[in-house]
Amino acid sequence: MASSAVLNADLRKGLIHKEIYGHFSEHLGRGIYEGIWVGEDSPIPNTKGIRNDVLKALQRIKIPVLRWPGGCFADDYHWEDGIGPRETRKRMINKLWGGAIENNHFGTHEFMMLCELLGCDAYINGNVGSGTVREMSEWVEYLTFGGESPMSSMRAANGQAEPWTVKYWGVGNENWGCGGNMRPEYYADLYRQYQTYVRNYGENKIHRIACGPNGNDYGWMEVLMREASSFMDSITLHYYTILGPNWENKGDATGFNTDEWFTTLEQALHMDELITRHSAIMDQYDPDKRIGLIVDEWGTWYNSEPGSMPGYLYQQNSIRDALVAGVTLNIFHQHNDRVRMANIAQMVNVLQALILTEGERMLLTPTYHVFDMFKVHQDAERVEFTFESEAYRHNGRDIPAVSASASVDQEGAIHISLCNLNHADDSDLTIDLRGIDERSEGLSVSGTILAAAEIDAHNTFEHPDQVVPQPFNAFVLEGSKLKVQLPPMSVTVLEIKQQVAKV
Ligand SMILES: O=[N+]([O-])c1ccc(O[C@@H]2O[C@@H](CO)[C@H](O)[C@H]2O)cc1
Repeated sequence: MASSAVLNADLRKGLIHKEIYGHFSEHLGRGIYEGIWVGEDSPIPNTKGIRNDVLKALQRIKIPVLRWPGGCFADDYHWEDGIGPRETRKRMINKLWGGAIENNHFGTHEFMMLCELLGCDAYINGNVGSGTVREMSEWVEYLTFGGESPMSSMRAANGQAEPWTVKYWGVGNENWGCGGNMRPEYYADLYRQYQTYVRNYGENKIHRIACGPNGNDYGWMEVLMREASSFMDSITLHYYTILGPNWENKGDATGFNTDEWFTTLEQALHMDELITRHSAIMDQYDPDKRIGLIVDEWGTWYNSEPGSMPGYLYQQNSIRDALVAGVTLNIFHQHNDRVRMANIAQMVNVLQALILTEGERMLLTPTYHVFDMFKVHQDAERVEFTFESEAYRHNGRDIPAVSASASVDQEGAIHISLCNLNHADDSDLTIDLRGIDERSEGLSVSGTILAAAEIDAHNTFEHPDQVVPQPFNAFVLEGSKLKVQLPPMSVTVLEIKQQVAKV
């Protein structure tokens, strides 16, 4: 069976916030240390301590925003431990993640420098679970106050006279779990209190973010919206794609079977229901959709790689992860009226990473390539794309075979992102192109595809180019009908350019 779709290029559905392409990097395993920060004295080429290969790869995908320092680590972090001369900073144990030595060499100044080098906005997650109101208030002052004060003087003494711009501030992380095991009523009150002291200084206007629910905890969302919605700009949602209810055995990142392939994608598609239902609760308290939903932790979570430290959450990344990324980003696009930001967990060496490193070597994962291919959607306008996908049937269960979304960028180029989830079969799709600029003389279509022959195809340090994007040309344009043949297990982005006649 084939699928047919209609693209209405003149039916605009609002901005796809570029922040949906956001990232998250925690003091966890080799995410920051080794993965990003190697220090100025490292033999690995670096810019002021940040490794150049990783920096260059991240610059290419135009990261809009980066969340730091956690995660669970955020509610264990005391920012003053990470400022001042590095050699005098506290050495401690990262009790949350594998008992690693935390020397605090990557702190506030290093994070803000990383954001500057990446050209992205900073999203700092403050400590509610084990921190104080004063501590959070002083961190904001240290970062953003331009006048004379104890905090701004300390910042200047540490080498930064000018205040930084900090756009996003999280008031605690997972406070229903690692961030204090709180009840929603209690956290809602703490949120109201802490956010009062997250002040705007000068031109710096902070987007205040409340800790939202875990997965399908609709009760948490209800209470937070009821008790605190007028004090927040956004609220978070965390949802990881795992193989089943069992966190003890989450399946492996490679070497899995077709059942695991199917179940993983089925679980990834669940994001759509979560956003729909949480957004419906938000609508009751915020019908104008002033408050954003920020999915600031999402991605696959498998068993750690054999031989790696279990608490470091290091996992390989295959074409299956590329499909999870493509499907999830398409879902975020479809909900662009509510989803204001999303941050994949995590950027380097942790969970569904875009980049893996080993000593001086680096590789780009299939997930990285999806972010590279999809970056054309950043700050583009979503356009209506309606279709009914054929079913992908496996062991008596059904999911849609194809996931899709479309947008038009500021130059008028249309981009359609298409995922074929089926591990075995092609999917034929006919797209009826409507609403294209009437002055167009013709259309030019081009495409890029990420595909593989094996369900767990992945890149290794020895073979880093096993799964890389290729030009795609399995399509024909017949009048206004674009016929596309999507290979199994593939992520494709089509670009349609309209050649407007010169007057
Ligand atoms: O259900 N679990 O076992 C579980 C365990 C930890 C957990 O923490 C979240 O995931 C961690 C890794 O990204 C972040 O630090 C934290 O916010 C989220 C879920």
